[in-house]
This record gives sequence, structure tokens and C-alpha cells, in this order.
Amino acid sequence: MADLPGIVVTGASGRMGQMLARSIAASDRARLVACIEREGHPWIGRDIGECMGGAAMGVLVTDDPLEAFAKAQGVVDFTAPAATVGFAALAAQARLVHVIGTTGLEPADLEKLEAASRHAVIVRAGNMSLGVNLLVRMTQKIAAALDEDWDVEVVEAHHRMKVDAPSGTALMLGRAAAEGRGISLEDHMDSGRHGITGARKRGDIGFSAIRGGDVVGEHDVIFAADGERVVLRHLATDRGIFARGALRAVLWGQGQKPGQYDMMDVLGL
Ligand SMILES: NC(=O)c1ccc[n+]([C@@H]2O[C@H](COP(=O)([O-])OP(=O)(O)OC[C@H]3O[C@@H](n4cnc5c(N)ncnc54)[C@H](O)[C@@H]3O)[C@@H](O)[C@H]2O)c1
Ligand SMILES: O=C(O)C1=N[C@H](C(=O)O)CCC1
Repeated sequence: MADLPGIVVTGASGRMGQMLARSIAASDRARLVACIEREGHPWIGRDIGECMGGAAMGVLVTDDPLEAFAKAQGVVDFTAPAATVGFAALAAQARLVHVIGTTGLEPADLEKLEAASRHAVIVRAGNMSLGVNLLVRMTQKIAAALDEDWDVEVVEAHHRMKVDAPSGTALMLGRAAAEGRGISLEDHMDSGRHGITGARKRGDIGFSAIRGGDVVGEHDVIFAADGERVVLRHLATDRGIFARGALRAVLWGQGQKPGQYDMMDVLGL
């Protein structure tokens, strides 16, 4: 048991944090060694299992990443951009594998992750599920086969508490379509239409976001031409799919060379 990689979960009280803590504690391939929450959080100092309303797991929630990282080989981080950038610097110092599920990262955040990845392994993906990563590959292939007579639209739906848009997954899918077409997403992205927008610009990749209720995550990639449409769809109904991918990623990262990786690397897609 002590030989299994020790894993820290950040943002442990969150929707994903709780799912991750349960999944890692139940795994026979990893050990849950610490849980982190932000300073002042009511769960600090308490057992994570009891905080989640179950039996004690013998793992305390702390607000001290240095103390937590000292006993670990990996950290799984689904929090918020500012928190993730801070954890990346500390994980790199401790040479931990840092699996990042956090979305909404800005270019300045990505530069800091790049710096951290010179010293340690980072695996980052806007969606860690097998199904979405397959959809990314399919989107890339279909976009490569179709010309600009086919308009590409990415439509996503998430729960009412989601703070970023377009979703990390939608951006992965849009980027895959752009790569398939050999264009840059940044130059062809059309997001958040409103008012007199004018006709759709040929070659643009459109994004629409729905927010409501408890939707775990739904994504459509629509290829629309005159007289026909191809629609690729992924429906997430259980956050366990993201936790499974994250656990696979943190195990895969053990022993890899420092650098930035994604779920395509982990899944071999
Ligand atoms: N990549 C994927 O597969 C995937 C899947 C689901 C969610 N996500 C992303 O994961 C992130 C979290 O999603 P969620 O629904 O769990 O959100 P959430 O708001 O339920 O949880 C986030 C948690 O992070 C904690 N946190 C924030 N700052 C912190 C800090 N400085 N130190 C410690 N903890 C801190 C918060 O207190 C909260 O408990 C979002 O960016 C979301 O888009 C990614
Ligand atoms: O619940 C969320 O937030 C999700 N975020 C990821 C995204 O932004 O795509 C993955 C799906 C769930």
C-alpha cells in the first residue's frame, strides 16, 4: 500500500474535488494522502470522509499545500485559474505530477504553467473523459474532410454554477476543427453573438453556451451545409468520467519526462 503513489486533491469540497477524493480513496492503484481547500474554508482540519457526510477516511483537509505536497507523488487539481497557477509552481518545486482539469485559464496563466512544466510533469485537458477525447479526434478528422461550405458550430450546455464560457471542452472541440482545416482558432472564433451580427462569416467556427440546472456537460459539434448537417454529440451524465480520466493521467505521468501533456498522450489517441 505504501508503494502506491500518494495523491493530493485540491479544491476538495468542490463538485469535482469530492468526486476525485472518493475515486482516489477507492482506488487500488493510488493512495489519497491529503486534501486541500482554500484558507478559511470550514472543512480545514477535518477528515474529508466526514466532511462529505460519510465514514472517516483518515485524510485531513488542509490549507497548506507545502505540507500536503511533501507526502505526495501527484496532485489532481480542479479548482480555479489563480489557484491552479499557484499550485503549479509548488508542484514543480516538489517534482509532483500535476494533473490540471481547471478551465478558463488565460494566456498569462498558460505561460506560468509552461514555466512550471520545465521542472515537472503537467497533464492538462479541458475534459478528461475518454468519450470527449475521442470526439476531439473525430472532429479533427471530419473537419479535415469537409471544406468551408460546411459551417462549424460548437454548442455546449452546463449547470448553472459554471463560471467560464465557452467551456474548456468546447474550446478543445473548436481547436480540433480548426486544426483539421489548417487554420488558427483565434483568427476564426465567433463566440457570443448578439444583435445585428451580419451574416455568418465563411470559415468561422461558432460557439454557443447554455447554462442551467444541474447539467453535467453536453457538447454538440455541428457541421452544417446546404441541405444536410452532421452532428457529433457527447453527453456527460456523471462526473465520475472526469475523475477516472484524471486518476489515469496522474498514474500515467509517474516517470514521464518534465513537460506539458494532454489526455491524447495519456489515452494514446
Ligand atoms: N477537465 C475536466 O475534465 C473537467 C471536468 C469538470 C470540471 N472541470 C473544471 O474544474 C474546475 C472546478 O469545477 P467544479 O465544478 O468542481 O467547481 P467547484 O466550484 O465546485 O469547486 C472548485 C473548488 O476549488 C476550491 N478552490 C478555489 N480556490 C482555491 C484555492 N486557492 N485553494 C484551494 N481550493 C480552492 C473552491 O473552494 C471549490 O471547493 C472548473 O474550472 C471546471 O470547469 C474540468
Ligand atoms: O462542470 C464543469 O465546469 C465542466 N467543465 C469542463 C469544461 O469546461 O469543459 C468539463 C465539463 C464539466
